[in-house]
Amino acid sequence: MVPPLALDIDGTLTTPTGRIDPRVFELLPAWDAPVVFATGKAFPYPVALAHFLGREETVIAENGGVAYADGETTVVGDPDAARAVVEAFRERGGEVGWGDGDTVNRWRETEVALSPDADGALLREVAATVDDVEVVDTGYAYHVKSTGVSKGRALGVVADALGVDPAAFVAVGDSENDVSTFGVAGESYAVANADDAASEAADEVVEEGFMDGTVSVLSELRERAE
Ligand SMILES: O=C(O)COP(=O)(O)O
Ligand SMILES: [Mg+2]
Repeated sequence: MVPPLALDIDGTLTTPTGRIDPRVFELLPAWDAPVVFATGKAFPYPVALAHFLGREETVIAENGGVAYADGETTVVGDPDAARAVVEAFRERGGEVGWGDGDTVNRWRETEVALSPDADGALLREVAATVDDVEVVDTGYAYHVKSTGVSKGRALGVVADALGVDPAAFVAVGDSENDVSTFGVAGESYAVANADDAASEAADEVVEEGFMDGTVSVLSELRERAE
């Protein structure tokens, strides 16, 4: 039997240019165990991915702020504190950086995400003045979020809802927002493009980057199950 998976999206299921790698559509629909998409992106993104893969919608969004499994949505974190930080950052001349419309934050319920081009030093300075708020840099965005919120904690909630031991999961990821997932899953892999935090936290850093790395992990897990 193949193990359940906790998969990060950006940097893990994507190409270096940020597209979903087409091999996701070959490998994941047939994966014969739960697959949890665990992302920093807002709730609709992983739901849409699961939906169009024909898989059950078992997802973790907003770095753990939102979790969904078995028809149940769990929302944790204090969006007001994050929004206050971003407001103060703006007052000091900072820019969120997504341009008009800002679909990145439109459906975000528990945190605020800023463009990787935003002034990270100023953002951290402002966030340091507010209790229980932290800035997480995934390489794809700066996330201003409650400190207690994490993908790992949400994986515990989702695993419970699925009736699966969290330690049965194999996790694959690429950045500091995956460190907590690696701590909860029984086995963890960082792809070659991972940042230092993810690489250090993972049981293993795979040789290949992005979806090439994830494909090699999935192939090994399948071979092991045969
Ligand atoms: O939204 C981000 O910043 C990164 O998303 P990810 O957690 O799927 O890599
Ligand atoms: Mg990622």
